[in-house]
Amino acid sequence: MESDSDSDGSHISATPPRNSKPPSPSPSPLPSSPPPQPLPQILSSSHKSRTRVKTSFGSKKTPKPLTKSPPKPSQDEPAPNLPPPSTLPFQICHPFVQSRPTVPISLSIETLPAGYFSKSASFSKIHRPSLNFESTENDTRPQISAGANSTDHVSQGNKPNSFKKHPNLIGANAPLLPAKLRKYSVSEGNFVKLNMNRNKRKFLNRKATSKNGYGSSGFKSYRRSKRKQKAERKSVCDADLEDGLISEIMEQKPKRGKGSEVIEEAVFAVQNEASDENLVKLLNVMYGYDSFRDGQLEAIKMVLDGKSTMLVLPTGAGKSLCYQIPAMLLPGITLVVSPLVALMIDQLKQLPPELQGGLLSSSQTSQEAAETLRLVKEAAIKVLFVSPERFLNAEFLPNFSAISISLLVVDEAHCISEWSHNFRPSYMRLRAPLLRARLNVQCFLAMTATATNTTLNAVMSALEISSANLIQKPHIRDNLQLSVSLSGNRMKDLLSLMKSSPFMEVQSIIIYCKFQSESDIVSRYLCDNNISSKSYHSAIPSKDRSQIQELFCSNKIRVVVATVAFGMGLDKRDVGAVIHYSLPESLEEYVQEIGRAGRDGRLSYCHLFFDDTTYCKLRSLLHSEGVDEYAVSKFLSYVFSNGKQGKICSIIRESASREFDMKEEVMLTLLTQLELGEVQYLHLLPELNVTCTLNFYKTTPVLLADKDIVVSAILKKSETKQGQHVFDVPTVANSIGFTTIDLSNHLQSLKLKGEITYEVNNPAYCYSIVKVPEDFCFLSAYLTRWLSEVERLKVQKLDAMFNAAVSAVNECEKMQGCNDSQHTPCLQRKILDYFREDGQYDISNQMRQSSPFLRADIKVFLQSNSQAKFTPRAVARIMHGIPSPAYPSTTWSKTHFWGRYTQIDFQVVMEAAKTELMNFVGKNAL
Ligand SMILES: Nc1ncnc2c1ncn2[C@@H]1O[C@H](COP(=O)(O)OP(=O)(O)OP(=O)(O)O)[C@@H](O)[C@H]1O
Repeated sequence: MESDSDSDGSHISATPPRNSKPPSPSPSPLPSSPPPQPLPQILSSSHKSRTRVKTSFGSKKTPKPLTKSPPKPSQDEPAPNLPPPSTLPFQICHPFVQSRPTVPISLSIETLPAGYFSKSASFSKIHRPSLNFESTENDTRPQISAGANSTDHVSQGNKPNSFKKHPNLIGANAPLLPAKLRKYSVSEGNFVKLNMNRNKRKFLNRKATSKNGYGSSGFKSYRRSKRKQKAERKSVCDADLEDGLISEIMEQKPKRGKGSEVIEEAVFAVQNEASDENLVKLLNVMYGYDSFRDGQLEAIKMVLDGKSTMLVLPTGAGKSLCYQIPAMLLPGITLVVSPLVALMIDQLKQLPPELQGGLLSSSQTSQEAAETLRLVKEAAIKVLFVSPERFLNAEFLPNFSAISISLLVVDEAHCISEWSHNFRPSYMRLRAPLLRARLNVQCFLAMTATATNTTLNAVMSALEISSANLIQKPHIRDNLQLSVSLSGNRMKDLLSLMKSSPFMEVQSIIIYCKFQSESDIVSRYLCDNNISSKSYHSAIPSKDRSQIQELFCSNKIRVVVATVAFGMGLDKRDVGAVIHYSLPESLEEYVQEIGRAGRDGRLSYCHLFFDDTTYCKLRSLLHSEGVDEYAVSKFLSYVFSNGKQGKICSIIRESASREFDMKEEVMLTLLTQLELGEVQYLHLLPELNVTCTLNFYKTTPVLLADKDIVVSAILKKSETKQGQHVFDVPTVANSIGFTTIDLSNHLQSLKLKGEITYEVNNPAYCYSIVKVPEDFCFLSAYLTRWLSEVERLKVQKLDAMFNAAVSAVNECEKMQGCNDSQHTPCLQRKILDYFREDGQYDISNQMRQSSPFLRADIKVFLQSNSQAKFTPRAVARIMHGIPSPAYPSTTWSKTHFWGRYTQIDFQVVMEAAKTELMNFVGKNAL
C-alpha cells in the first residue's frame, strides 16, 4: 500500500500556491495562547417535535359533520419528565426534586487545571513550503490530488482542455466536455427534473425558452431547489428530509447529436476491447479529462471484468467516475446505494449527460416512485440511486424481478460496519448472499474514503469481496498542508490565524464547528472583526442555506462557518482552507472534512484547533446514546408484548423514547438489528402516524358500518371522545387482516367520497412479528453488549483523534518537515497508522480516572432527589451534563451536579453511581 507517511513536505513545493500573489514577506505572528474561555452552551435537546399530519380538517370543502364538530383534540401533554415509578430498577423513597431540593453544600468542584495538557503550541508560523509560482491559475495545473502518483496515470498527453459548464449540471464546478465536443454534444443532457410537489414547484413540461431548452428561470429555480436539499449529515436520512423535498425526478432523453456519436463510438470501442487506450479515449470524450487519476482505471477495469471491488480513494479523488464509466458500458442498470438523499441528488446531477439517472427514496410519494420505476423498466434509466431504507423491502423487490442489474455500488460503504465512524443500521441490509438471491446481482463496487482495516474487513466480508480486489490509495491527498495547535482561547486564536499568512490570502475557507450555536457565535465574531463570513447549519432556513452555498460556490462569500451540515456532496474545487474550530469526533471525520479543501489539486491549508474542555465535552456527548441491559430488556418485552406472529405492531416514537429513556435512533437501531441480525425476529414496516381521530359526515356510522368492514372495525376498536372516534391504526388493521397501507388507502377513499374526515398523529415505528424470541435474557444481553461495543468504539475514535493532535503538538520532534504548528508529515503518519493498524493504534484516553469527591457527590445527589428513580447510567449522564429523553436538561440542568464530572471517565462515574445506588437501596430496604 502506498504511504503518505514518507512524505517530508518537500513534495508540496511542487504544487502551485493557492494565492496567485506571493505571500507577504513577514506573516504576522500570532499571540501566544491566552487563558481558556468557557465554551458556549452546547447541549441541545435531541427531541424531534411531534409531527401532526392533517389530512382534511379545516378544508373549505369539508361537509358539515353529523354531530356538532367538537374542538380539535389537544396535543398530548408532554409526559412527566421521569419514568413511571415501577419502570426503573432503583427506587428511592424520598420526596422528589420537582421543586429544587435543599441540596447540601456542594462537596467538590472538579475541574482540570488550565493547561492540563502541557506544552502549548502556537501556530504563529505556519510553514510555507517554497512554492513554484510558474503555474498560473489558468494553467493545466499538476493534479497532485488523488492521482498524486503520476506514474499511475494513463495519459494521452496533457493538452489543456477548455472545460465548459454543462448546460444541465447544477454543480457549479464540474468540468465538462471540452468545447470541441460540447458543440456536437447533446443539447439537453441528463437534466433531472426535480419537482417539489409539496412546495408546489413544478418544472415538468416547462416550455423551452432558452438555448438549453429549459428556460433560464426554470433552470435557476431548479438549481435553487436542488441546493435546498443539503441537510445535516448525521441526522439526515430519508425520513428526516425537510418538507417538500423530492417529489419527482425524471429524465429527458438527450437529443442525439454528433457528439453522442463520438461517445457511442468510444463506448463501442471499449466494449470491443477494454484497453487502457480505449478507456482513456472514452474518459476524454465523456468528461474532457486527459488521464485517469490514481486507482480509477484499475477499479473500472476490475468492475468491467465482473469482479466485485473494494475501492478506497480519498475524498475528491473521483470515485464517482469509477461507476459512471462502467454504467455506460454494462448492459444492465447500475444501482447505487447511498446513505443520504442530499448526496444522491448531488451524484445524480453530476452524471454526464449521456448517462440517464433516476432516484428512489422513501421521501418520494408512491406516484413519484412509480414514475421512476416505469423509466427503469423502459430501460430509460441506466443509473438508479436508492436509499438503503428503500432497498430490499417487500415493495421494492418485485419491481426488479425482470430487470437486469449489472452492478451494485455501495457508496460510503464504511456505513456497513458498526466499527466505522458512521454506522447506519439500514446498511445492514447490504449482504452479498441476500443481494444475490433477491436481485440476482453478481458484481459489487464498494466505495469509501475513510475506512480502517477493521471496517474494510467488515465491508469486504459483507459483500464477499476478495482481498485481491482491494484498491486502496492514501487517505489524504498530498496537496493538503496540515497544521494543529492547542488553543487556550479558540476565538482569539482563530482570528489571529485568519489574519495571518497563508490564511489571509486564501479565497475560500470553511470553518467547521461542532454546534450550531458555536457556528453562529464564531461567524458573528469574525464579522465583528472585519472578516465577513456566514454561518451555516441545519437550523438556518433552507432558503438561506441554499443561498449561502450558492454564494460560496460562486466566490461571493469567502468564509463559511459551518457544522457538519456543510460539505457533503459539495464539489467546490477551489476551497483553499479548512479550519477545524472544534475537534472532529474521529480521524475519519477529520479526513473527510479536510477533503473538502484542494479538490483542484492545488496546495491548500487545513488547521485544527483543540483543547481539553472541548474534548471532554464531546466525550461526554458520545455517551448519550448508550443504553443499559435493563432498558434493552424492557424495550424487548414491549416490542413482543402483544406478539403473535404476523401481527402488525407499533411503537410510538416520542412516548416510547421517554418510557425507555432511549433515543429514537437507538430504538430504530435495535429494531433493525432484530430484523437483520442472525435471526429475523421482526419485519420493519414503513413508519406511520398511528393514532387516528375520525369524524363521520354523510352517512351515520352504524349504517356505514353495515356496508363497510373497515368502518365496522373502527366502531369496535375506537374510543369516542367528544363525538370523534379515536383509534390505533395497527389495531384496526390487525382486526380485519388488513395491512396498514390498505387501511390508509381505504380511509382515503372514504374521505374522497365525503363520508369521513380524519387526522393522524403520533409517528411510530411499525413492524410485524416474525418470531418471538425464546430467551429474552440472552437476547437483551447480546444486544446490550453490541450497543456498548459500538459506544466504546466511538469514544475510542475520539480519543484517537485527540491523541493525534496532542502528540503532534507535544511529541513531534520536528525532524521530518514539521515545523511550528505545521505537522503535515507527522499527522499523515498518525492517520496512516490509525487506518492501517487499527486495534494497535494508541488510543489511551486522557480522562482523569477518578475524583475523591465523586462518590460523596453522588450520594448527596441521590439523597436530594430521593423520590426519583435512577439507573447508574442516568446518574452518570447527569454528572456529565448529558440530557436524555427521561432526564431532559430543562429539569435536570437545575441541579448543581449537572455536568460537574465531565472530566472523569463516564464508565468510572457509572460504576460509582452503581455502588452508591446499591448502598442507597440497601439502606432503604432495611
Ligand atoms: N480523471 C480525472 N481527472 C480530473 N478530474 C477528475 C477526474 N476524475 C474525477 N475528477 C473530478 O474530481 C472531482 C471529484 O470527483 P468525485 O465527486 O467523484 O469525488 P469523490 O471521490 O466521489 O469525492 P467524495 O468522497 O467527496 O464524494 C469531480 O469534480 C470530478 O469531475
